Amino acid sequence: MQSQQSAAAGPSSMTDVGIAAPIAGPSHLHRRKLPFPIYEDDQDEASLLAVQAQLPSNHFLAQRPVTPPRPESVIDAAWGDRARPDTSSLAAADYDVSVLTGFLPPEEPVQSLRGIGHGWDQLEDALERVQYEVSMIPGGGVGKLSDALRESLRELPMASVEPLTTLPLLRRAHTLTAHLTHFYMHSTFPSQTVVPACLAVPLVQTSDRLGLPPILTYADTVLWTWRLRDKHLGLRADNVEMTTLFTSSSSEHAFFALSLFCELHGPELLRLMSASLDEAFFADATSLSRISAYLATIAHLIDELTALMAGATKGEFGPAGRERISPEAFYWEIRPWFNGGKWKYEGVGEDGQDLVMEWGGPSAGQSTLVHALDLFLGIDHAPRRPSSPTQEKTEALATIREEATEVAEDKASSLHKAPSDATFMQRMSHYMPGHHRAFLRHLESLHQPNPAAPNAHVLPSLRQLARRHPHRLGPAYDRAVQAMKRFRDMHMRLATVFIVQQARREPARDSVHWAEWETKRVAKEVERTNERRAQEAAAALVASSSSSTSGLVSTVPATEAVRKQDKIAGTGGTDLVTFLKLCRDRTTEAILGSAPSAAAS
Ligand code: HEM
Repeated sequence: MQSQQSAAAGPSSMTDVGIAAPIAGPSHLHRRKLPFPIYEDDQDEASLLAVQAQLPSNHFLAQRPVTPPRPESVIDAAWGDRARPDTSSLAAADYDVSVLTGFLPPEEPVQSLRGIGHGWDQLEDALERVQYEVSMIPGGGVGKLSDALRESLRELPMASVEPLTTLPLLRRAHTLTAHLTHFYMHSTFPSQTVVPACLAVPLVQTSDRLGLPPILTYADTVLWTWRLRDKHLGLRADNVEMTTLFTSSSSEHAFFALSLFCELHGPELLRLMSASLDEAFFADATSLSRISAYLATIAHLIDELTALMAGATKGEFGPAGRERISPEAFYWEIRPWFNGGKWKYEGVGEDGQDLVMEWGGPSAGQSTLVHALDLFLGIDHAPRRPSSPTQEKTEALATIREEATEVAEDKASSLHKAPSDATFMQRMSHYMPGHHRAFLRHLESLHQPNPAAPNAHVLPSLRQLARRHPHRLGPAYDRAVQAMKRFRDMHMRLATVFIVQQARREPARDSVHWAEWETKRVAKEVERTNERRAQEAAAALVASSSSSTSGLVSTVPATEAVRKQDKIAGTGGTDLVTFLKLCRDRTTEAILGSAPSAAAS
C-alpha cells in the first residue's frame, strides 16, 4: 500500500499503488538500468487544447452534466482519515481498488442502515414502501406513485451523516438517498423539479464525502448494489444478485447484472495491466514477450465482455445463459426512473439556500474499468483538430450560437455551465467515486513527466512501446485494441436494440409516455404531409411553366421541435448514435496496423 504523498510523486506503475500483481512479474528487477531513451509523442497538445476550447456545449463531447464537478476540496479530510482504515482490502485505500474485486467493493456492500439511528431507519423503511408500491403497478410505475406516498417522502426526517464514519456506510447512504430521490422525482409525469431538503441534504453530504455528484450513478446501481446468495461462496457470477431496484422486475435485475458481470472481469484485467506496466519499465526482449502474452489474455477477456453483451441482445446471458432484459421494459418502464435533470436541491447551499444543478442519469459509460482499459491501451477520446478551415469555422459559429443560448438560459437559473473543453470520458469520470477518478488520474500520470522530479524516468505508455517495437509488440497491441473495437461494435448493437429500436415503437396505451409519443407521431405525420404537398406543388409549377429553367423545387422545412424530438438521447443524455460511433472510430484509429487482421477488422 502506498501513501497519497508518494503516489503524487509519481510511482512507476499500478503495482506501486497497491494493485499487487500476483502474476509472475519482474517487480524485483525494478532497479535495472533503462535500456532506451524516453519516447516523445509527436502530438501538438497546445493546438489540441485550443480546439477543445472551441467545442459547442451541445457537442457530444460536451455531454451533460452542465453543472461543474464538485471540487475535491469538499471532501472532509478529517472524515477521510476516520474512514480510511475501513477500506480493508489488499488494495490501496487511496484508490479503493481491490486485487480481488477490482472496482467492486472488497466486501459485500452494506445492505441497510437500519440501527444506526439519526433518521436512517425511516429512509430505509421509505425505500421498502416505495419499492413495494412500484412493484405492484403494472408497466413500471413511472409517474404513477400515489399522492400519499409522494407526500410521505417529502416529510421524511433529515438524516444526519454523523454516524457514517466508514466507506461502506457512506456507499449505502448514497445508494439509498439517490434511489429515494429518483423515486420521488419521477413519481409524477412530468417529473418533479424540486428535491426536498430531507432527501437533498443527506444526498449532497454523502456525495461530497464520496466525491460523487448528487444523482444516481453507476456506482449506486451496479458497484454497490449486490449481495451474495451464499456468503461462503464469495463473489462470482452464479452467487450474486442485485438489490435496490426500481421496478423489482427480472429485466431490471438482468440489466444491472450485465454490467456487474463485466465488472467481475476487473480484477484479472487490472492484474494484467499492472504486470504489463511493470514490464514496460524495462522493455527488453523478455519483457516485450511477456507483455505480448499479457495483451493476448487482455484481448481474450475483452472478448468475454463482448460475448456477455452479445448474449444480452439475444436475451440469454449470465452464468446459466438465462438472464433476459426485455428491450421494451428497459426502454419504457425501467430507464425513465434513471433520468437525471435540472433540479432545485433544497437547502444544500453553504448557508442553507437552494441550489439548481443539472446532472445526467447513470450509465455504464461511468465504468472505471472501461476507462482504465482505454487509458492503458492509449485509445484517445479527446476531440481532434478540425480537419479543414471550413469545419473549424462551422464549429466556431456553433459555439457562438450556443453561448448566446446559454446566456439566455443562465438568466433563468443559478446553474453554472461546465467548461466546454471537457471530453465525454472526462465528464463521465466525474460520476465515478472520487477514489476511482483518482486512480484514472494516476494511470494517466504514469506516462507524464513529474514536475517534482523533472529528471526522473517517464514510463512509456503501451502504445508508445508498441510503436517503438512494431514487430515484437505491435501485433499483440493491435489485437487488444481490435478486441476493444469488437466490444464497441457489440455495444452499439446493444444500444440500437435497447434504445434506438424501442424509441420508434409505440409505448403501451396506459403508459405515461403514450401521450407524448402520440404527439410526436402526429407532428411527424403533419410534417410528412406538408413536405409531400410542397413537392407536389413545386412539381406542378415546373410542369405548368415550360419556360422555367430554374427548377424551383423546395420543401417546407421541418419544425425544429420535431427535429429535436427525433434525436435519440442516451441514458446519460447524448446524441446516441453519433456518439457511440465516434467512440468506436477513436478505437479503430488506435490500431497501428501491425496485426495480420488489422486491415480486415
Ligand atoms: C442494455 C445494455 C446497455 C445499453 C442500452 C447501453 C447504452 C448506452 C448508451 C446509450 C450510452 C451513451 C452514453 C450515455 O448517454 O450514457 C452508453 C455508453 C457507454 N456504455 Fe453502455 N449500454 C449498455 C450496457 C453496457 C455495458 C454492459 C457496458 C460495459 C461495462 C457499457 C459500457 C459503456 C461505455 C464504456 C460507454 C461510453 C461510450 C464508449 O466507451 O463506447 N454499456 N451505453
